[in-house]
Amino acid sequence: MAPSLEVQEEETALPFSNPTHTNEAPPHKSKVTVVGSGNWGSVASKLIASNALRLASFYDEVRMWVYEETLPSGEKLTDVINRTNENVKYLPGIKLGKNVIADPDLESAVKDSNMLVFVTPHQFVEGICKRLVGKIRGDVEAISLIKGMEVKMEGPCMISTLISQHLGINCCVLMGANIANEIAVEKFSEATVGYRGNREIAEKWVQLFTTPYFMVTAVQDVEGVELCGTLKNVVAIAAGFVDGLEMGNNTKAAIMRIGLKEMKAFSKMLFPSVKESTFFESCGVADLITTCLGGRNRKVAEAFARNEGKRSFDELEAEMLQGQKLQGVSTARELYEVLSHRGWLELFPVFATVHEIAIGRLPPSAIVRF
Ligand SMILES: NC(=O)c1ccc[n+]([C@@H]2O[C@H](COP(=O)([O-])OP(=O)(O)OC[C@H]3O[C@@H](n4cnc5c(N)ncnc54)[C@H](O)[C@@H]3O)[C@@H](O)[C@H]2O)c1
Ligand SMILES: O=P(O)(O)OC[C@H](O)CO
Repeated sequence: MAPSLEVQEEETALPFSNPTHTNEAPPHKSKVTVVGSGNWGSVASKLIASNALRLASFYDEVRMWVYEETLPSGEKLTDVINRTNENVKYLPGIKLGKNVIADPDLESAVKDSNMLVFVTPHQFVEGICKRLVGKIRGDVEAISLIKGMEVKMEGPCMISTLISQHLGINCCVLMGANIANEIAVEKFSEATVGYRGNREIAEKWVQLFTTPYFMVTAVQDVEGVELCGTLKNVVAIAAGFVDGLEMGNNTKAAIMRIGLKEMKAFSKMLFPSVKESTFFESCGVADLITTCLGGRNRKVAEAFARNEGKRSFDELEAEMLQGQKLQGVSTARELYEVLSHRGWLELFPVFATVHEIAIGRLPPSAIVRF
């Protein structure tokens, strides 16, 4: 029998039309606020700020909400960002664009905006949403760049759903092979917007983010895109263990392959609507590769394995990332909760083992005990 190719549910996503070629006056301008100002939040603000200046359909000014902190110099981070145009703590050495205005007051930062970009570590989103209830415009559209999920009594809840439910707004997602420090220095990369039905909204998000060095496409599969971004962080922890134990490239490739299969199986078991083709977009296999080669989750997991689990992830995170946050360890815990609750633990050996190693129940070498 001749070999057959797997049938795809839809064609590969295509970029929308190039926004630089539109000269028509827009019906009204959109105002953007970035909720978050960490490593990726700052780079996202830079991307958006360059397009807000260039495109007539957006106000020039981009607000960036900053979780305020005092620097060792005694100055407030927000004041330093507004004076130097640099996030000296989370993205030193990079100018954000003069039209980025840092604001430590969440309510004032979102007040006039109708496009909200959520980009904080996932553990803080629910608290932020609670503070935003009744404080945003009625016509707001949102997008989440956050890779993670929450586990509720009812089951797992994706971050875009959490935002939609708390604030009663539509929420797209943007995920991809996007190590922030590389995009900050304008090295080429791709990203995927996941949207739910309204293609016009997706097009607007694609316009807002696309630059010559950041190519964004859109697919109608919010859950697939978001689960790819969320689950790859757990596989990256496994890849870090392999690196820390110096197991070599073949072992790491095996962990990535099995991890990708678990990502796909889990996504489809949770949301049967998730599309096969999504795993071949930037948010899927490309993000898995870049994270397992150069991400923070991989790096800290490598150190954890080198120390034979004697130093905790919390301790290593604080020492190695200086305020930046890992998502993979808490996602592994959340995932483990879902897997145990549903009786799926044995179906997902990489996911389950990552959590058991992270909490010290198993040694790092258990990552290859199948
Ligand atoms: N950094 C990357 O390369 C990258 C790339 C793509 C996606 N992401 C995702 O983007 C999301 C945000 O990551 P990041 O890199 O911008 O952040 P980060 O890891 O740099 O996290 C630090 C941020 O958290 C803030 N913070 C600390 N305590 C807080 C609190 N109690 N409440 C609210 N905020 C608090 C800090 O002020 C800082 O802005 C994550 O889900 C991450 O997975 C990151
Ligand atoms: O540095 P990590 O491990 O949080 O990964 C960063 C991005 O998600 C890569 O796309």
